[in-house]
Amino acid sequence: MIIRNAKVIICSPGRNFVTLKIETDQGVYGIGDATLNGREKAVVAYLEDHVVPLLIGRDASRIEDIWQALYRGAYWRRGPITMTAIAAVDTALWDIKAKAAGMPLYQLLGGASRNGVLVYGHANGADIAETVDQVGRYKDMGYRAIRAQSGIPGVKGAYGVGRGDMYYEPADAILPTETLWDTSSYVTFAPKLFEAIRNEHGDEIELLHDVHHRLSPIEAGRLGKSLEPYRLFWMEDCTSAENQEAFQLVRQHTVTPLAVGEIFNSIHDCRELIQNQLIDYIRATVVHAGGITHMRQIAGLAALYQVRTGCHGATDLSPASMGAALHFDLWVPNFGIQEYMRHSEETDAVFPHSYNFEDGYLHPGETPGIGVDIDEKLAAKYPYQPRQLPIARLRDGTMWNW
Ligand SMILES: O=C(O)C(=O)C[C@H](O)[C@H](O)CO
Ligand SMILES: [Mg+2]
Repeated sequence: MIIRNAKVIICSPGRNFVTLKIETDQGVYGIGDATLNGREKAVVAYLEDHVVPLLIGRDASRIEDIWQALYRGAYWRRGPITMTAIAAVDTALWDIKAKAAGMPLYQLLGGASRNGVLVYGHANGADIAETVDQVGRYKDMGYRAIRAQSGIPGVKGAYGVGRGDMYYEPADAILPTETLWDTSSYVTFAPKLFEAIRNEHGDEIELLHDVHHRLSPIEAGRLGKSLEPYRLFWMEDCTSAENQEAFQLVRQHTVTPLAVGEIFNSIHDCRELIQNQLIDYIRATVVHAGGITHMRQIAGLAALYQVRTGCHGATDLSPASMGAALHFDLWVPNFGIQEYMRHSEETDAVFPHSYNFEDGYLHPGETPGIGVDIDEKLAAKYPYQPRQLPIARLRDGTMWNW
């Protein structure tokens, strides 16, 4: 099966998505997500100028060889742009292989290890009362695991609090929106939020929380300790992870489980975290970490150290990403949980898909391939909108981690 054409489709049905479509001489095609929120056009250029010309004429069935050629052949290894581009090719090729075999992708990977994929949704509110209500709403929808984020008194634009009903879209302006960050206000507020949620909703529901890289290691240790009574499923990105050793300090001070990795793009970003058992969940995902091929390596390493997967799944990852992740999740032996932020109706219409939510679990469906398609005519009606992620500053104006 020879690759005859590969094209990059950019659309914005409510938000921007970049999709790679690879077509073969036998009429079978595959798609892969290539969206890198706020930096979309860099991946588009990488794909169109440097990757697509290398694909034409290659045997689409040689997924591993093509992965190695794109990784080693560039000489310049790793990084979000390169690895997102490789991921899009890899996902599209797995889609093709599974379609050609007449199987849903999870069957090709080794078959289902579970009946469904446990997912967590996002409950967020302007204050504690509203966030407690939103957790109730997600429970009513059938979710068994819920991430809770709340506005903090006196802190404008706290992370994770949306304006919409079901989802938040942080990339909201052509130039970055400025938000404020105040660590002292946050670390005293967060335990009160989780105390209120447990008081209202009891012990059974799984609760998650995202710190979004904002604390120092010792502050993160203290926060983890103060959240212990509320038994979080995980505390995510409690400190920035460029220095993997930093997590030793967090680990020494808390037994709150730790999740890291949505911005990782390679096994080398998490090797020490995993080998030293400094985290409990690895959040790398198909679209930003080199596709199914590389995610299998990451998960294999993690399995040796009892680290489980918890793939990123915000709305800036397209349904093509979600579909591929769900096949991976259904198969991967050391699965933990999958993030699931619902897409808008416009996005769902552009990307028809077979995955479905029931009783707190997602299933990728039985459609051959990744089970997600793109309606190109409809996509063309939603042109690209330049958008950037916000930035955060401390009260004195110092630039901080958003
Ligand atoms: O979903 C999460 O946990 C996030 O932290 C979402 C990120 O802010 C988002 O994907 C950035 O593009
Ligand atoms: Mg996160």
